[in-house]
Amino acid sequence: MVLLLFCCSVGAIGLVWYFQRRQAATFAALVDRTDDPCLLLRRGGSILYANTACAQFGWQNGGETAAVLASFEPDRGQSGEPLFDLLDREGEYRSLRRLQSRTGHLLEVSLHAVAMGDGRRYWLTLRDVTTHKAAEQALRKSQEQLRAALDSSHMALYDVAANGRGTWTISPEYARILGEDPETFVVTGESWEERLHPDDREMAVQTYADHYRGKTDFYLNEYRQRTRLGNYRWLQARGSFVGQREDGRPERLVGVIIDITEQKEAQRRIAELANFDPLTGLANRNLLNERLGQALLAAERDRKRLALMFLDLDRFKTLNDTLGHSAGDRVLAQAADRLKKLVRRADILARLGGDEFVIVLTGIDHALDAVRVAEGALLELALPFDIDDGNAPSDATIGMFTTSGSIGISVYPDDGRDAETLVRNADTAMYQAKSAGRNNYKFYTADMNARAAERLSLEATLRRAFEGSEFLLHYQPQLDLDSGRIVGAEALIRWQNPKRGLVPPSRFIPVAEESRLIVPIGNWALREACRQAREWLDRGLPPLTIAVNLSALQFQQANLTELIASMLDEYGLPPSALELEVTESVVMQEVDRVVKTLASLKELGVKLAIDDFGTGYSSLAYLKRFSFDKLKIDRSFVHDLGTDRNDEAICLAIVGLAKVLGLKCIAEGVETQAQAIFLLAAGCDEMQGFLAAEPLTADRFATLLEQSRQPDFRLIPAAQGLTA
Ligand SMILES: Nc1nc2c(ncn2[C@@H]2O[C@@H]3COP(=O)(O)O[C@H]4[C@@H](O)[C@H](n5cnc6c(=O)[nH]c(N)nc65)O[C@@H]4COP(=O)(O)O[C@H]3[C@H]2O)c(=O)[nH]1
Repeated sequence: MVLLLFCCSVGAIGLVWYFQRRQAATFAALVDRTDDPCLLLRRGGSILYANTACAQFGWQNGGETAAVLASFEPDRGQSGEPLFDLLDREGEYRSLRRLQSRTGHLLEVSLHAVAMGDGRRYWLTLRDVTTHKAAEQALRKSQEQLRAALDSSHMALYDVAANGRGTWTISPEYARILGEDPETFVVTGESWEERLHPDDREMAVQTYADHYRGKTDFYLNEYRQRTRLGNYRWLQARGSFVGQREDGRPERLVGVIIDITEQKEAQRRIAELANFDPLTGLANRNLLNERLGQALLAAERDRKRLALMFLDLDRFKTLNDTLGHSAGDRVLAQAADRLKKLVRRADILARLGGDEFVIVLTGIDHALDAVRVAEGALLELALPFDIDDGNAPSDATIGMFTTSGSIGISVYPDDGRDAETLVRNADTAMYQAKSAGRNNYKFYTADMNARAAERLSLEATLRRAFEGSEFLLHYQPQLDLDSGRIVGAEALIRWQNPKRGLVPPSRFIPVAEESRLIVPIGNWALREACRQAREWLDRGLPPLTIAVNLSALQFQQANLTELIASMLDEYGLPPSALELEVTESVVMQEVDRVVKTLASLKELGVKLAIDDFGTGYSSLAYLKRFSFDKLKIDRSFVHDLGTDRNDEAICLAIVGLAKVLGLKCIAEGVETQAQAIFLLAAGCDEMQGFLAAEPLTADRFATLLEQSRQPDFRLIPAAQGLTA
C-alpha cells in the first residue's frame, strides 16, 4: 500500500513536473515567437534568456547584461538611477526609450521592466512603437492643420441637442463672427433665437422645425444675427442629424455656420445693378418691364385702368453737350427726387436711360387721374436745378439750370394691352408734346403714330433739302423804338419744300438739332446773311446790322471765329454789320471755353446778343463776364404787357439790368402799340415784331429799306407823349 502510495506520489510529481516542463516549453515557444523583444537578465551576470526578436539588437542567451543596459539611451524622465536599483525599489517600471538596431535604425521602443523579486533577476519586454509614434505625430499634425484650416475658413463648427435645448457646443469662430469674446460666450437655443433679425426670425425657426420634423432632406438655413455692436451679419447654417433617441427623434445636430455677409452684399449689389439705375436709384428698364407686367395683370384682374407716362427733359441734350455729364447727372438726380414725391408706393417710377423717365400709375379709375400727376411733374421740372459743382466763381448766380418736361401718356387698356405697346405709344405722345412747344403733356391718340412716322422721315428729307438748296432766309426788321427807324434785321431761316410748302423753323430746327444737321444748316444761314447784306450794300441801301441765330452746337465748332472771319472777308463786310444771337443755353458751356470764344468773336468785332433772355438759365453772372452787346427780351414776357403785372415787372427788371450792365435792350414779339409804348416807357431801346413787320423775303425787305430812306419814315406809329 505504502509502495502503491509512493508510486502514485512519484507518478503524480512526475506528471506535475512533466506538465510544468511542457507548460514552460509552450510558454518559452510563445515568448520566443512574439515580435516584441523579451529578456531575462541577471544583475552582474549574463543574459539568462533572450527571445528571437532580441537578435535585431544583437542580444542573445548568455550575452552580457551590461551590454543590454548600455544599449539604451539615458532614460528620459528618469533621474539617472540605475535601472535595477529602481526596479528593486519600485518593482516595475515603464518608459519610452530609443534603441539602435543592428541595421543602424534608430527605433522608438516602449520598455516594460519587472523585478522578479529575488534582487537578482529582471524581466524586460520591449515594443517597437516607432510606427505608432509616427502615426500619432501625423495625426496631431493633421489636427493642427485642420484647426488652422477651420480658423482661416471662418467656419464655426457646432454640435447641439437636436431639440435645441441646452448649451451649444460651438467653436470660437461663431463668437468671433458676432464680435463676442470666445472665452466667455455661451450659446443656447434661446440666445440663438433672440439674436435673429426680426424679419428673419420666423423663417429661420420654421426652416429648422421643418428639418427636425423630416420635411426637408438637408438642413440649410440663412438668417441675420445681431452682433455685439448691434449691427447684423448674414449667416448660413448647414448640418446633419446624428444619433437617434428612443422616441425615434434625432439626437444631435452637427454642422457648420459661416458668415455670408459679404456674399449677400455682393448678391444685393448685383441685383441692384440688374434692376436699378445707379445714378437715381430708380427702377431701370429691366425692373420696369417686370413690374409693369405684374401691374398689367393686376389691372386686368381688378378691371382697373393704368396710365403710363413717358417723360423727357427738354433741352437736356444741349445741357449735357455743353456743360458736361456731371452737370447732366446732377439734373437727372434732382429730377428723380422730385418725381419720387409725386408717386404712390404702388406706382412705378423708372429711368430708362438718358433723360427718359417712366411713371406708371396703377389701379386708376379714369385716364384723367394721370393729369394731376402730369401737371405736378411739369411744375416740379420747371423749378431751377442746381448744377453748381462748387467750382463756380463766388460772385456767380450761375449754377442753376432751368428746363421743362414733355410728357406723353398712354392708358391701359385703351391705348395698348401690353407693356411694349403702352411704352411705345406713350413715347409717341411725348414727341408730340415736345413738338407742340414743350413743357406740356399729351395723351396718346391713334393718329399720333402717323405723325411719329412723319417725324422720322423728316430727318432724311431735311438732309436732302440741305443738299438740294431748299433753304432760304427771311428778314424781320429791328427798329429803334424811339425813332421807329430800321436799325437791323434778324435773319430767320425758312424751308421751301416742293411738297410741304414753306416750313417754319419750329417744325424742323429741333430735328436738325437732334441730328446735328443744324451745324451745316446754321453755317449756311450765316454765310447767306453775309452775302445778302453785301448785296444790299452794293445796291446802295442803308447799312444795317444783320442778326443771325447761332445754335449751341454751332458755337462749339473749334474754328468758329475763323469761319465767321472768312465769311466777312469773303463778302467784304465790316464785322460790326453782323450780330450773333445766342440763347442762354449756348453760354451754358464750359466757362473757360465760352469766355475764350466770345472774347475772340468780340476781338473780331462782331456784335453779340443774348436771345430769349429770361427763359433759360439763371445766368446773370455770365452776363457780366461775357460782355454781350445786347439783351433780347423773350416774346413770352412781351405778349401780356398791359395785362399781366408779373410780365411787366419782368420786362422792367430786364431793361433795368441791361442799363446797369451797359447793354442795349431789344424786345421781340411786339405785336401791339400798347406793348411798344410800355417798352419805350420802360427804357427799352429797340423792338422787333409783327407790329412793325413779320419776317419778309429778301426782296420785300429791300423794298422796305428803300422806303426807309425817307426822312419822315416810321415803321411804327409814334408813341405820343412817351418819347421823352
Ligand atoms: N408770335 C410772334 N412771333 C414773332 C413776332 N415777331 C417775330 N416772331 C417770331 O419770333 C421768332 C424769333 O426768332 P427767335 O426767337 O430767334 O427763334 C427762332 C430761332 O431760334 C430759330 N431759328 C430761325 N432761324 C434760324 C437760323 O438760321 N439758325 C438757327 N440756329 N436758328 C434759327 O427758330 C426760331 C423760330 O423762328 P421763326 O419761326 O422764324 O420765329 C421768329 C419770328 O418769326 C411776333 O410779333 N409775334
